[in-house]
Amino acid sequence: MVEKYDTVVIGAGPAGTAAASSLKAQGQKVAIVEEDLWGGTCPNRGCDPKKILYAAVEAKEKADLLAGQGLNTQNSINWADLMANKRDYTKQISPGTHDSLANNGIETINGHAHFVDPHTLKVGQQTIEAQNVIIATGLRPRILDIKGKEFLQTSTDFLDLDEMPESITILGGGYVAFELAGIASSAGAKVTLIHHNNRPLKAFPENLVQTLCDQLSKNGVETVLDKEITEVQEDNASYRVIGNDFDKKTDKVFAAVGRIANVDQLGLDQIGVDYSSKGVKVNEHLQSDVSHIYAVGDSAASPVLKLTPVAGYEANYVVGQILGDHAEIEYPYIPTIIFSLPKLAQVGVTVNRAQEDTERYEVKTVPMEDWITYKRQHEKQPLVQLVIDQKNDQVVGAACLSMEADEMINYLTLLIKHGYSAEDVSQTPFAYPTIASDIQYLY
Ligand SMILES: Cc1cc2nc3c(=O)[nH]c(=O)nc-3n(C[C@H](O)[C@H](O)[C@H](O)COP(=O)(O)OP(=O)(O)OC[C@H]3O[C@@H](n4cnc5c(N)ncnc54)[C@H](O)[C@@H]3O)c2cc1C
Ligand SMILES: NC(=O)c1ccc[n+]([C@@H]2O[C@H](COP(=O)([O-])OP(=O)(O)OC[C@H]3O[C@@H](n4cnc5c(N)ncnc54)[C@H](O)[C@@H]3O)[C@@H](O)[C@H]2O)c1
Repeated sequence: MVEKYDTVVIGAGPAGTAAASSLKAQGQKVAIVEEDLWGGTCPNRGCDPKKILYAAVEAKEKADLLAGQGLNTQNSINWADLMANKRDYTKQISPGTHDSLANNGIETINGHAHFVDPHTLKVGQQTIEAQNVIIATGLRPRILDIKGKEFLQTSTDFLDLDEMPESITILGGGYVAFELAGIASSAGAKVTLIHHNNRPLKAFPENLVQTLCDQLSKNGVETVLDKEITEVQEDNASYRVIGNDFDKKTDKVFAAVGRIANVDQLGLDQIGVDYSSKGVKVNEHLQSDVSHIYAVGDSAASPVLKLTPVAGYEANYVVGQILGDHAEIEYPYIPTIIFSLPKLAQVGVTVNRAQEDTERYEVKTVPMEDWITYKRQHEKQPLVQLVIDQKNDQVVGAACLSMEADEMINYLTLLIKHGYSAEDVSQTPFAYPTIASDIQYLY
């Protein structure tokens, strides 16, 4: 028998679960299909497990800065314990997510979904029909097409390593590369990060990225720029990473060279839905070429960062569309953080953009080393860059590099979103001395 639904959601990550839950709460008959772990990338093999490992790393690094300043420190990361702690957390995610969806009356289907026609999907032997379909199938790591690619591991492998090797090599220079480099180096590995051109983290301000690389080098991370790797060879129990004028022995090699959309196995060609490795092509309503088929989160080729809060935002937007709203999607300013050592964050109009339009924007660089927050933590080279719109003297963007950049960027996001002026900020008392009260020094 073919079961009929108002909406079928493909993929149970942050985007898919948010959409399914909201539609169900609005009275729709909803099914959600998941082929792997319920909850998707973020809680199983992304943000959350990464942040559990990072919690120990952050505590160690902050304690190390206070060595000889009143804190006796003999800290080191116990990787086995830390991994057990992470696995304790992640093991309950998939069953917990599944049960919570099912308990809310959403039909949960295990397996790989693909279209047989625009309203019909197959999952194994099961056929289901839907008035609307939401594609929320996420991304998977891109594997470099080089000789020896079978020896490359991914962020998923890293976040589940039984042991931290003595040395690791990371190919790439984006979010994943810099986050893994921070964690591995703090856990005692000698890290080599190899980027194919001279501009890793190219969406972030160049001087902050350079300072981040300098800080990481103190932790044993060597950043190699402008080096194309062409081969990985097995060498006893380890590997050789080989490129032009480059040959390095290492215990493990991770590829962190971007992610590609899980949309190539959905049967989209047969139903006339265009897609690329960036995801399903969508319009300003997040509709694909077939109007009742939407794409949200990482698997939508929408012009925004691929992050968990964006997945939730797009899911809620599409719920509104299915229930009868017609407005085009408008994205708010989206803060983003690289949890490296230290953290690098930005929001709003970027410094890169401001430097292309110096008539309109001014970039103000503020070293924070002498502020009480960083004095008490003995943190070196904390920096903020503010982007100021010279038309109205408003702060419209910011980038921060420090161990407190995560908190600071969220405060700045609120102030920028609501257009706070220097006067507004100076007249708002914040508890002192905190990261929030530091904002008053910035405005
Ligand atoms: C290492 C790492 C760290 C990250 N850290 C952060 C962070 O700190 N902060 C942040 O905001 N973002 C972070 N992200 C990004 C974040 O994880 C994603 O933006 C988020 O998970 C996207 O949610 P989604 O629902 O669109 O996709 P996903 O979470 O990827 O979920 C998609 C789901 O669809 C399933 N699926 C795919 N194809 C099919 C099919 N045909 N049939 C059935 N099911 C299918 C998949 O198995 C998966 O479960 C990180 C990502 C990685 C890899
Ligand atoms: N903290 C967070 O929010 C967080 C953390 C991890 C991942 N993510 C999400 O996951 C996405 C994927 O992360 P990612 O780091 O894999 O991709 P990315 O797109 O951020 O970075 C990939 C990097 O690899 C480089 N690269 C490409 N080919 C290469 C090669 N042959 N050799 C060396 N370097 C090469 C690119 O120039 C780029 O700098 C992110 O864009 C982000 O959306 C977010």
